[in-house]
Amino acid sequence: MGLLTIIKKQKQKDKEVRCLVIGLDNSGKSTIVNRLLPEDEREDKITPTIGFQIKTFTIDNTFNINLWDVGGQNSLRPFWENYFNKTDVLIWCIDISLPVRFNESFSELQNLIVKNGDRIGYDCHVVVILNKIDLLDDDDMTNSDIILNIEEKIQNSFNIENGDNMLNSIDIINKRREVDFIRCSAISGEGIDAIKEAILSQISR
Ligand SMILES: Nc1nc2c(ncn2[C@@H]2O[C@H](COP(=O)(O)OP(=O)(O)OP(=O)(O)O)[C@@H](O)[C@H]2O)c(=O)[nH]1
Ligand SMILES: [Mg+2]
Repeated sequence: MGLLTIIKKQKQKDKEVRCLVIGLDNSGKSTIVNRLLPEDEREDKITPTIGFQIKTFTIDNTFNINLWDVGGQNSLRPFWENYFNKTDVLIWCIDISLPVRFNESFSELQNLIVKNGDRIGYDCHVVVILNKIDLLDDDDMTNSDIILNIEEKIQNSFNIENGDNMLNSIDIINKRREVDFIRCSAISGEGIDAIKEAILSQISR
């Protein structure tokens, strides 16, 4: 049994999953986290996150999901690094209704991939949330093109094999390429169950 398998098995036994929720400011991270909590634990008002907050919810009465929600304002981004340790799932949040900020989001994500290339997608699974889907018009083909473009662009950035981060197992390289995309509205609740499933599937991989 490989080391990774042993670590995964231990996590299943511990029933603890650590998720790091990051992405640009105002993309809706805290609103998503709030929506993932049981109704009686939700806050009525979400304000911009200064620093970070940790929230926990349970799936299937079995798994404790710890969500590390870190503020996305420019001045806070250098600190994202500090929260990576022991992260099982990286949840990257994008405001899909705001194309003017897509490039900023890509470049921040690229920075993370470069700095943590030997971890992200390796022992840390990636879920990309395309949030605020409620603000897009369903019938508009341009919107579905925008979404497909984003998904393709992000997926491609994970497929690039950087010489420094080259891994020698085909199995591991394949794992690097698995990125889940979830279209979500933290306001309407669409996609929230899909986020829970994606988190859960991480520990059974
Ligand atoms: N329409 C719509 N608005 C949303 C959605 N998710 C969040 N918002 C709004 O977007 C704004 C920012 O949400 P936050 O959850 O504070 O964003 P954040 O990413 O945590 O921001 P920082 O903590 O500053 O990094 C708030 O006004 C939310 O109500 C969504 O799915 N749809
Ligand atoms: Mg926040």
